[in-house]
Amino acid sequence: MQDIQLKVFSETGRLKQVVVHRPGPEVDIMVPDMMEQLLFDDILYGDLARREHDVFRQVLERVADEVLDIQDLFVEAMDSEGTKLAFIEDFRRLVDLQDESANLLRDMAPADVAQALITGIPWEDTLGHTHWQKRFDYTVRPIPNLLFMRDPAAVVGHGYNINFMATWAREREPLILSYVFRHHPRLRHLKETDRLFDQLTPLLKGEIRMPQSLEGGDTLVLSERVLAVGCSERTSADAVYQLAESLRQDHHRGEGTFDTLLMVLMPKIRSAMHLDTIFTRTSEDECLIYPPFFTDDSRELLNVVKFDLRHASLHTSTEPNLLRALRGCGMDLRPIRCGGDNYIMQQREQWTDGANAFCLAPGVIVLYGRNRATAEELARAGYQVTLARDLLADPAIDLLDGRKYAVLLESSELSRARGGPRCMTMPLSRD
Ligand SMILES: NC(=O)NCCC[C@H](N)C(=O)O
Repeated sequence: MQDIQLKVFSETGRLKQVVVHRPGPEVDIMVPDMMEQLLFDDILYGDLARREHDVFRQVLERVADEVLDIQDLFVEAMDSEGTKLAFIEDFRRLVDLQDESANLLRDMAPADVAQALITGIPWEDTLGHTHWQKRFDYTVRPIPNLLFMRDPAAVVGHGYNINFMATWAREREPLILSYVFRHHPRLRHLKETDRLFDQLTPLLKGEIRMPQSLEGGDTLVLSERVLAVGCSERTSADAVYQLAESLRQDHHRGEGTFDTLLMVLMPKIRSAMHLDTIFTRTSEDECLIYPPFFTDDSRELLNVVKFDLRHASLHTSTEPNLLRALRGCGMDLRPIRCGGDNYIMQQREQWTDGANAFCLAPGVIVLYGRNRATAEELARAGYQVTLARDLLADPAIDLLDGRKYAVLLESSELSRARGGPRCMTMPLSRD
C-alpha cells in the first residue's frame, strides 16, 4: 500500500483519506452508571448506532478516495511484537495498569490488544483486584468515544497534532493515535518535526507533569494561512499558545504556511464543548454558525485573540468576533444559521449538532437530519437537501456535479453520544 501524505489546508477541499471508527461492543456494554463519566448522554442501542454509522461511512465513500477505520490502522501499526510491547508499556505508564492486565495484553495478538483497548477488560478476567479497583467492573475500561475520531489527533497542513484530552474518559485515545502516526506502515515516513503538538510523549517520559489539553474538535484549518482554535471546556489557552508557538517556529524555518491563528474564547459548557459544535465550514464562502455566539449585538458574542505567527516572537491582538476577524484575513464568509432565526430552535439544534456539519467537498456537507430548521436554512442557501438513504439508493446522484448538497443522516442513536458528523471524522488528506 502507498504511503499516506498528510495534507489538510482547508475544511472544505475534496476528501481524499479520512479516518472514522464504527461504534463496536464498547457502546453495547455501557451501563447507566458509566454514562456520565464516559461523556454520553444516554446508553445507545448499538445495532442502530452501527447502522447509522454504516450509512455515514457509505456517504463518505461516495466522495473520498479512502475511508479508514482507526481500529484497523491500530492493529496494522502493531505489526511487530516490539511495537505491541512498547505500546503496552506506554499504556501502563499512562493509566497505571495492573500487572495482571498488562500480562494478559502481552499474550494477546495485535487484533485482540486493539479490541481489548477499545472494549475494555472486565475485572473477572484478571486476578488481584480489590473492590476499590473495580471501577465500573473493568480493570481496563472501554473507550466508547473513539467513535469521535476528530478529537484525539488532528492533521494540520502537512503535519499533525497528538492531542491531550481534557477528560479522564478519553485519555487513552491520543496514545492509540500516536502509535498509528509513528508506526503504521503507511505513516511511518513522517518525521518528528511533522508533529506540531504533543504533550503525551513528554508526559510518558516524565518530562512534564501537567499536560495542557487540546482537542481536535477545537482545531479548524480554515485556509493555507489561517487556523481557528477554540479555547473551550476542552482546550486550554496554554495549549493554544504552545500550538501557536510551534507553528510560528515552522513559519520561521520557512516550512509552515500558517501565519495566523485565531483563538476563539468560548464558554466552558458541555453544549458547546468544542469550536466545531458552534462553527463549521460548508463551502468556500459559507459557514454554519450558532448565531448567538457570532452576532455583533448579541450578549453571548465570543471574542477572539489573534496570533500573528510571522515574527520572531508571537504577536497578539484582540478581535470582537470570529467572522469579522476572518474578514480581516481575507475570508468573507456568509453565515448560515443553525436553527434558523428562532432562538429556541437555535438552542435545540445546536445541542443536537445542527452546527456540526462535515464537508466532503466544497458545498457538499453531511448533517444530522433531525436538525430540520437548519436544513431549511441550508435549502434557502441553495443546498439540495437529500436524505442519505435516497442518495445511497440512487447511484446517478453525483455529489461532485457542481451543485451544493446537504446530505441528511438518520441519527437518533449517534446523537445521544453528543457529537455530530464532523466530530466522527479525522481527515488525513484533502484536495
Ligand atoms: N468534536 C466534538 O465535538 N466531538 C464530540 C465528542 C463527544 C464525546 N461524547 C465527548 O464528550 O467528548
